[in-house]
Amino acid sequence: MAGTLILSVNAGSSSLKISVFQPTVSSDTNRVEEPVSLLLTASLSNLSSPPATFSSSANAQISRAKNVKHNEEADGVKDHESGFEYFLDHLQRETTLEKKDIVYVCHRVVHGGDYPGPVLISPESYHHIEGLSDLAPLHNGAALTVIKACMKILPGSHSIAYFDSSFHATIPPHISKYMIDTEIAEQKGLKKYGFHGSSYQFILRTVAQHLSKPISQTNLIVMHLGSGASICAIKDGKSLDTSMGLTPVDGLPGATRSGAIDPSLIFHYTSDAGKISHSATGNVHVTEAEDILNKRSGWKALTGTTDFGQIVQGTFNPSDPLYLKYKLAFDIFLDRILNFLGAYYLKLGGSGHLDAVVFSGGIGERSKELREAVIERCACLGFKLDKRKNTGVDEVDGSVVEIGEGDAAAKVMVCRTDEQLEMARQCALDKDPST
Ligand SMILES: Nc1ncnc2c1ncn2[C@@H]1O[C@H](COP(=O)(O)OP(=O)(O)O)[C@@H](O)[C@H]1O
Ligand SMILES: CC(=O)OP(=O)(O)O
Ligand SMILES: [Mg+2]
Repeated sequence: MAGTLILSVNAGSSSLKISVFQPTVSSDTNRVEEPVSLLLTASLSNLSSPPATFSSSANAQISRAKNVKHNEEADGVKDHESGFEYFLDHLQRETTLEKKDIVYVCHRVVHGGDYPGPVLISPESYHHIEGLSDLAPLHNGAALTVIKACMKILPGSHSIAYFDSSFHATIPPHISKYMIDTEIAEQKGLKKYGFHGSSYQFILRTVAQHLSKPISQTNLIVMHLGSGASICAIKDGKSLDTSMGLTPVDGLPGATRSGAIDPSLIFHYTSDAGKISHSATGNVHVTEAEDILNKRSGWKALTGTTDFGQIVQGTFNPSDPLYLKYKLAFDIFLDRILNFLGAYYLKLGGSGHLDAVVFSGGIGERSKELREAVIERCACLGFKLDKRKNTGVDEVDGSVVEIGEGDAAAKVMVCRTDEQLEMARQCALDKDPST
């Protein structure tokens, strides 16, 4: 695959992250180095609360100007599709890379139903993903707009979908099934799918390597905390349980998502719950209930902002006029995280059966305050934070930073997740990704 470029596109609920990689040359059998090397990485943030911002960082060899880093307001970007076009313009203007050299485009698609692994985009797989859009209303539709744009703007490339849900195919039936009518559940595919799978795959591989353990013997509790937040219990290198369910709205609250609620709450919230929502766009036909729980809830509904960084600042500043609201949002998020940490600690067998508790995602990687609050409450399980290490995470390079104290049985870590790299690695390792 030498001489070709791999583009990895991660359409998150609030962001679009895109990286360009070059496959490294190696005889497949004795590969020692990474299968891909990074040329450029870019991110469009705040897509759910414009103005969007664009940042990028490129290798000096491919930059046209001396300036390899960019950080700017992204004029005219209002959604994932326009964000993708903005990125391609940037690529053409600022780098020596050529669109015609992009051979593979890896797309993060959140809901893949029962697809156990990646699929090449074809009319059939495109329609399958489209059919699942209502089950991931903030994600699948957005990813499809980027896939469509790729087919138009990069007609010589192969688009491949990597599903968040695939990683969780190992969850056993007594955990993935709901206690509802079996026939209806089977017919409609009503079960726990789980998401953030490429992120968990990256973290599992990277942490196992850091611990010098085989993946198949690695046991972790991983928190992916971003605009969408979930937790995963990994036993012997496989997903055992995760907090998201049939859709990404279950489990922890998110920027605009309620997280788990009493299912009947929605019927008391609005009597129009079952009607098709007017705010749904494109091919996604969500009901008023789904719209409320996915787009009009979460910490935005409590505080007015989708930025958890702002909430953290306000929580520790009693003179902030919104102090009480920020603190409530912070405390609810902490409480729901503890619900899952406690449960997963038990499910994995407790002390001696767990290698590490890992923080990741935009919030988990950046908020020392949230990490401290979580680990403080886990003292009864033997976890202890090294406050100096926790505060200094940003100054340490690399994917994994240990922040625990002493020789507690399980380590505490931050892992800088990279869903784009995970997809590109798999693409480069695949003998023929175009089939
Ligand atoms: N310093 C910070 N402290 C706490 N949260 C932060 C900080 N910086 C960014 N965030 C949060 O991280 C979120 C983005 O996380 P990310 O995982 O990239 O999101 P996405 O779900 O779109 O993939 C932002 O919405 C913001 O709430
Ligand atoms: C599944 C999910 O919620 O993804 P994200 O956090 O990227 O929005
Ligand atoms: Mg994300």
